Amino acid sequence: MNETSTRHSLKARFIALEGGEGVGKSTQAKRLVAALAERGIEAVLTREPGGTSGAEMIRKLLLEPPGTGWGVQAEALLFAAARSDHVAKAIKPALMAGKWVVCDRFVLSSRAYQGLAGGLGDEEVRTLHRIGSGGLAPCRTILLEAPGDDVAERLRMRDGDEADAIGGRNAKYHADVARGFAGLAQGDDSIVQIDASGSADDVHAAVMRQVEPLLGVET
Ligand SMILES: Nc1ncnc2c1ncn2[C@@H]1O[C@H](COP(=O)(O)OP(=O)(O)OP(=O)(O)O)[C@@H](O)[C@H]1O
Ligand SMILES: Cc1cn([C@H]2C[C@H](O)[C@@H](COP(=O)(O)O)O2)c(=O)[nH]c1=O
Repeated sequence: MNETSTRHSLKARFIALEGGEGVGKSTQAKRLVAALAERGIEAVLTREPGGTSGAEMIRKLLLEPPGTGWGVQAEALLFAAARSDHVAKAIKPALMAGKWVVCDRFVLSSRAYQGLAGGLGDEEVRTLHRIGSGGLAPCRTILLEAPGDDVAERLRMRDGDEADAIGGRNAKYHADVARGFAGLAQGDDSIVQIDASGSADDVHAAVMRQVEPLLGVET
């Protein structure tokens, strides 16, 4: 099964919110689900790593790793394992039931963090995704982008000095992640880039401009 053939053809839609740390993904994912509910569309809000009890356990292993932490291969395998469980037990069943799924991060995060910034390689990450999750692809990936300084201030307000094992990596790693996301968006028309430096209301309006064409349209 290739990635195109695994794009579901029912009215249900699978939308991923992506981007670097603190760019506003969770805020916008919640607002999107609420906006869909106002239009009478039931959407499941979920996140990665996580979304099932097993994947949430793997999330803890990844973000609070034991000892000296994981190498990039083990890290990528753990993300792929969490995603495999999440896709099989939560995302696919919801889509099959005709619900929309709004996911806070999906495979584009693995491609940017482990594949590009981590140096594992994009093809390797895509292969893990094919093995783990049949290459399931969102029908739209919304990539939120904002300057590092704006985001650092938001994160300081939200988390103070606290950061998890991946969020706490150095500035170069996170700059590579941001460059990685931007590069992956080029030439992939399922990914839309949105400037997330404005107010949450402005960003939500930009998200809805991308989602509205999907309402009621069958592919
Ligand atoms: N457009 C915005 N302008 C200013 N602050 C914002 C905006 N969007 C979100 N925030 C605030 O910035 C912080 C980070 O937002 P949020 O948690 O939605 O980001 P995230 O991308 O999901 O973060 P993470 O990568 O850590 O999961 C929160 O305190 C949130 O209230
Ligand atoms: C799905 C996914 C996530 N990550 C990283 C990105 C963040 O540092 C954490 C998740 O924390 P958040 O507060 O929920 O954003 O995990 C990654 O490196 N690779 C992935 O595939």
